Amino acid sequence: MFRTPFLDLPPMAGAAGTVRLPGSKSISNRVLLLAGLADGTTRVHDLLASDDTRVMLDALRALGCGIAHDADGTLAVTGLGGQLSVHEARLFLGNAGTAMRPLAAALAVLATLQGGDFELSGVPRMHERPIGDLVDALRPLGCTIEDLGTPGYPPLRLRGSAGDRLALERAIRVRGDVSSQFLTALLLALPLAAGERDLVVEVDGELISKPYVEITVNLLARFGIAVRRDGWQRFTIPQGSCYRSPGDIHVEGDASSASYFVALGAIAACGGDAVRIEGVGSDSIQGDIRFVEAAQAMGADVRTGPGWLEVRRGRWPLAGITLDANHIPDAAMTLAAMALYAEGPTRIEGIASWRVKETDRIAAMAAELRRVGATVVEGTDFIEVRAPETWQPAEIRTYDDHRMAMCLSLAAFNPTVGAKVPVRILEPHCVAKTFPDYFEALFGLARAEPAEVPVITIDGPTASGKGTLAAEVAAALGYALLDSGALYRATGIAATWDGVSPDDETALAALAERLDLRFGDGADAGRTWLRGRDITDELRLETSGLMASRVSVWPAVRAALHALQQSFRRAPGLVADGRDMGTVIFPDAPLKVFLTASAAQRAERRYKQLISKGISANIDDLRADLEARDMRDRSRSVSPLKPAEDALELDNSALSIDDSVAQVLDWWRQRRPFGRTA
Ligand SMILES: Nc1ncnc2c1ncn2[C@@H]1O[C@H](COP(=O)(O)OP(=O)(O)OP(=O)(O)O)[C@@H](O)[C@H]1O
Ligand SMILES: Nc1ccn([C@@H]2O[C@H](COP(=O)(O)O)[C@@H](O)[C@H]2O)c(=O)n1
Repeated sequence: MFRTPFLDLPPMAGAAGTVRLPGSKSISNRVLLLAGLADGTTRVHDLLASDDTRVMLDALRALGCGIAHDADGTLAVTGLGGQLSVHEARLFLGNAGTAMRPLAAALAVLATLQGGDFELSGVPRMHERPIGDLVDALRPLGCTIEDLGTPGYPPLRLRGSAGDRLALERAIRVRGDVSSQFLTALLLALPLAAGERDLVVEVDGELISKPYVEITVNLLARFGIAVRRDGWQRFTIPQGSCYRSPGDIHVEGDASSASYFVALGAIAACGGDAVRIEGVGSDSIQGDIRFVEAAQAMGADVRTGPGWLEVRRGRWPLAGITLDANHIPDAAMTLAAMALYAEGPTRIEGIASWRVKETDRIAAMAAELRRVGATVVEGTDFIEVRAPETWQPAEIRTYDDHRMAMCLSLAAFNPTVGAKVPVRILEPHCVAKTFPDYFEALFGLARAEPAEVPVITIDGPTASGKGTLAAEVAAALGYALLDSGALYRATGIAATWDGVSPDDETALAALAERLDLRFGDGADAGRTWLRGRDITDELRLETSGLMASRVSVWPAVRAALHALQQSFRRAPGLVADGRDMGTVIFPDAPLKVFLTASAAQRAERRYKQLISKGISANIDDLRADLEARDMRDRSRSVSPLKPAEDALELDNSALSIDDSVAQVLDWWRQRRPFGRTA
């Protein structure tokens, strides 16, 4: 996941390949609650790992449920069997409506029947998201629910004494026209109280987001509760209902998350390419799968089967549509982003619920689409979007709303309509709510012209701090890192292993050509393997540096490593350090830094670096070695060490690492078209 304060998406022209979706948030949190209330252990496969499921898991753990992660990634939840074992808890539920609403209902019922005292709270935005309709349905049953803040909104306190009774003789009434989650919460919780009679829930007003209620009814059936449904106004939980664990349960991929990749295929998979989406398909129980119909109406060419979708560009440009999106409120946001590529206006109606989601999504979407140049009209329950006439490089606010970030990322595909502007997504980590690796997945499919992918080059003499600076700058921007010296060092190590002379240019070039080198990522970040052998420590030895300096003088070796170095240029961007990054490998880099420091400083830094690793060293020898290495690097015939003509020189002899990083990031900011926010 990108944890940077902002993420710059380069203009991207195409997309192709396969994405495996994370589990559905709606299914994951319903399954977790049902497993937590059921008797026995439920093994949950393909559960979504995200902020919203994390808070639900934390809550279940605090309530005494057993939670165990199996080695194969499966989660085993041992439920309470409908009996509270913990009677007091304070539960923090972040911004997860799918945790707050059903837990409020379940704990209100349990506290009343079995005694308890529970406080439910969340982030400030959660405290602005209504829950009054659910509270109003529960209070007449005898549940004691205190508003701890603004009446009708979390935080809430739920209390009861063991033996209190619930008034269940009459139908339980709940409003259905603000959020379907209130009905879902009641349906999930009320089987706890259905021992002696059928329980009837009646919906006041027109129920919105019906497909989400369908998921609820479907999953209740998997846990042994056969809810009878009369239309969408009346639901009956049969007498004697009790949650029975299905043993194993699989969470299908998130259909709302699929919408970004359906849109991506429709916008950018052309010329025989396709975007294949795995984890959700024609057999989905999620309502948002019907987003596919809306995307098709706009022009997407979609094929589907059980557990998969395949999307290509069909009609182009896309066609604007008018749609009542009440049935797909979350995925409908993606239509607003598709509208950037449509002929004529796209009007999405029936979306009043957007106003009470993670943020006011109508206002947020209108504001951010306007930033890229779209014309937007908004009303209380609709939004109308027209594609930009002129695209603007935009800095997109995300309002701590994962869907804002994912939808607006699609604006970076503007080269498909002849523009070429980057898009900056602020606070990109908000995608952690449902799709922590969304941007990695997007970059895995997206294609950008190499020239559009920004590169920052950092060249300079030995031990000037290039590697340190490059790594910090890359981390701050979320860019990839190329330590080009490592390629020459690895070539030198391979030569030593194979007994190849550092003077045998042809044999060295052949080694460099088929260098079997792997750089670790994730938990293995910072480790390097050559021919499957871990050379992380060997790579940093001074002997490896000297060997690299000898093999790197050969033109054939440099030529053999040229394409490999260029292949590191991938979205969202690259920071490359070495000797000829700015002069030879990335001559079009938009920012080139030439980093220097006095020889005395460099020798002292290298000395301290080696000593801190427990390697003994002599400072005078080190200085002599690095000066010899610099001399060889500066005087070789090909790609000598020298500043590019357009490089900015930075002498960091008297600067701290942080100062150097700040200077480079400041230069970078000045070259970006976004202003100075980040
Ligand atoms: N501005 C700085 N101030 C103080 N120490 C620094 C500074 N920059 C880097 N260093 C330290 O100097 C040492 C050498 O830095 P680094 O390994 O990044 O240099 P390099 O130029 O990449 O070397 P090489 O050319 O051998 O790969 C490290 O221990 C690093 O922490
Ligand atoms: N672009 C580059 C990078 C490195 N070299 C040579 O490799 C030696 C080791 O490099 P480090 O940055 O890892 O110290 C270096 O002394 C150069 O001779 C190169 O030629 N071009």
